Amino acid sequence: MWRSPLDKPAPVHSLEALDVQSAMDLQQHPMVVIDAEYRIVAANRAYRECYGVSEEDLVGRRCHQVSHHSDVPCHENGEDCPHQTVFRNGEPHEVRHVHYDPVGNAEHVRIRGHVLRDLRGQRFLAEEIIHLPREQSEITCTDMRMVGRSPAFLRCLHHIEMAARTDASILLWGESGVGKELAASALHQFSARADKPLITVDCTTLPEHLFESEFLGHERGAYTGCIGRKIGLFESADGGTLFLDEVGELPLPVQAKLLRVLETGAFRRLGGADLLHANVRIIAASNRNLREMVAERTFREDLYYRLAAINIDLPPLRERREDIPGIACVLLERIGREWGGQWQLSTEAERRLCAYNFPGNVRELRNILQKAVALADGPLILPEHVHFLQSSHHPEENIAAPTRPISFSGRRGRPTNLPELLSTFQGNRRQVAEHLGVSERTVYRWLHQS
Ligand SMILES: Nc1ncnc2c1ncn2[C@@H]1O[C@H](COP(=O)(O)OP(=O)(O)OP(=O)(O)O)[C@@H](O)[C@H]1O
Repeated sequence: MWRSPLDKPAPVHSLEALDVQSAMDLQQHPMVVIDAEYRIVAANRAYRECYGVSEEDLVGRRCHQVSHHSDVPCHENGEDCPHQTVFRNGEPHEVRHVHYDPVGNAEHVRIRGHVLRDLRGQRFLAEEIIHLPREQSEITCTDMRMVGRSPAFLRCLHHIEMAARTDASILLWGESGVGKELAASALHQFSARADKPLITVDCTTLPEHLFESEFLGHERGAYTGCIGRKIGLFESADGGTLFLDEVGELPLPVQAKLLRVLETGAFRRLGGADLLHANVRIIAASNRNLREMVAERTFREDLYYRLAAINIDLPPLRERREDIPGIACVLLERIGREWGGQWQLSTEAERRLCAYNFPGNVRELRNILQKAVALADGPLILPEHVHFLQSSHHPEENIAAPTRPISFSGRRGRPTNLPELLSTFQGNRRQVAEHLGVSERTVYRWLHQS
């Protein structure tokens, strides 16, 4: 295009001349810039409003004092903090934290931390803070909430959220009763497959002779006495998620068969000629250390790597004691709905619970609360209503149990007096499980290990 020599190009403005503060204020999420000493250098309007700090009072304040109401940096409280990552290796980092508003209300937030440099090249941490709506603040599965605010639990929730966004297979590891099944439902619900089925396979009840018919299904007349066609568990999960619970219990021959199906997604129903396909996302769970089992050759290495594209560890309750009151409260609400009533813990009863070690984790807490509710005369649960059933793996942290302690020193946590207990409960595994605060499956597994 022809230009007159008199036409001057428009001047190019440099970014330096821009008012950074007004650019930050355009952001609807709270944003804050922090130096290496945790001092706030700048923050946008949303941040100031959210945490109740005036413009004059902001610069130089410590970030942890403003958002955590804590005098020490979050990582000293055991939290995973972007400050550490950004200043150590300059990598962006995303975490989930609990922040407090000016009056002390807790809210779950997602923080994205990035490196920012000034003109001299000095490094700062720029944080974008996204407040999670209530329904995301505690992962909710139907009416089951995964409750907790401890750093260990928040880390675990963050991993669950991140992993749910992918289609990779996930291995959940954690002690019995720690919430693996709940985590599997959460993973499914947060995934793109949420509107498709979540099928649970209890691997303790999948012996070799049932694998084909149960897992892959069968055609009519596939074997003597077989009446109709049956869709197997794998096919039922097509488009959705297959949860392999207690996967470490699968016998080796079944592991080989399972691997073959998982590798290709292709299978034939028992007695069927057609090769079928199912598109299934796998979540597996185990309370046994599968790596050790691989080393001992009791678990196939190739299957392990097929299952464990992402590993998520669920922390035991004794490593997140600060979660006990919150979980107890939710469990009491649940018991109240089921039994028709309202109960709450007295301060002393809560203190007693918080000092206990919970070898049976959240399931044991639920059983203890059910018994306490049954014993309580009114809506208040007192310390004498709180009865512990197990002696712990860490007796030094345990409060003396009023009932006769059970030794869990046996193989893989198996109580040494299991045969005695079975005879007391006339072989009823469910009652033994309830008594011990473990799942019925766990008792089943112990019996098959003997
Ligand atoms: N964070 C939590 N908040 C509230 N309830 C929880 C939490 N974690 C677990 N629960 C409850 O504790 C009980 C046991 O959880 P779950 O069955 O998921 O444990 P698990 O690890 O799969 O146990 P197992 O290995 O014995 O099968 C369930 O009633 C579950 O709803």
